[in-house]
Amino acid sequence: MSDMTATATSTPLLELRGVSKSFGAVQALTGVDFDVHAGEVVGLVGDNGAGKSTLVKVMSGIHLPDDGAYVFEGEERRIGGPNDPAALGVATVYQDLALCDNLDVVANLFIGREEISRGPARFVHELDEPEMEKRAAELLRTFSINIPSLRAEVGMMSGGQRQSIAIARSLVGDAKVVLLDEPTAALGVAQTAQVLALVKRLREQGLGVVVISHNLSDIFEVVDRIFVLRLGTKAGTFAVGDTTPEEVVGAITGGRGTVRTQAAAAEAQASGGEEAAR
Ligand SMILES: Nc1ncnc2c1ncn2[C@@H]1O[C@H](COP(=O)(O)OP(=O)(O)OP(=O)(O)O)[C@@H](O)[C@H]1O
Repeated sequence: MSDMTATATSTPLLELRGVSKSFGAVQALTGVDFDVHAGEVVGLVGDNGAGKSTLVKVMSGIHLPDDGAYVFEGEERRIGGPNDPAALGVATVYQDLALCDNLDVVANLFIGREEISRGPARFVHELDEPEMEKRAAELLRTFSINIPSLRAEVGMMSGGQRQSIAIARSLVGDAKVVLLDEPTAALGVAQTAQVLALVKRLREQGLGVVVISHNLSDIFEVVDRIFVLRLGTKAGTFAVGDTTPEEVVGAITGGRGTVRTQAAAAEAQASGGEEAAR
């Protein structure tokens, strides 16, 4: 791990301290400490119901924790809803993408934050299409996102291109931290590679990235550090260079052997040892 020293010594971009959250009788998170640094990709893994989505929703301000602190760039912040993390530069890309299929790439990138230019009459405001198109092109160039045409409808595009556009949209507002919920779910091999390459470019640009994934091979390919949640508590954090899929699966299951990840299954198949993945 090349940047673990920097990670260990620098102030995290985003830090949660002692976060707890319950839904009625369900204790989804209990005293969770989490952090992500600039230029770092953290993989958030855990069994179904472990609390991953809840933790990400605390980071994005959708869920307000019952207890704990939200610290951004070393300062504790008051979070009252999703606008507060967004204003700090914490952007979320959800699994369902929420793109508008009948709109083109530029329109999708700027939805809800259209550039306005003053028209000739004092009170006439127009969408500044040339400016949006220019910024869209710059953004896609910066992150090497290949889209056939900025004016093509996104409904016509591949899953990988759509996911890339959804990620690019989160970057329009000067994001510092990007939260990705299962960015490669439902993608084929080539499209997954395209999205993982984009995640690496986010890191190169100095963003902090949090990726939820059930796919350990994707996680091992792209992240610097793996954060394991089990039953709403932190079960461990592992530098990818210093751990193995077996160790991570062990942390996910707590040795109970109930999780069978794709990576572990593939590895077990390759070695002929079915039990290794259990
Ligand atoms: N809005 C909610 N209302 C009630 N219970 C909830 C709510 N959101 C999550 N939970 C519960 O909190 C626990 C953690 O759920 P969460 O969705 O965070 O897990 P997860 O690790 O993301 O799971 P998965 O991998 O299945 O998506 C679960 O027991 C879940 O049923």
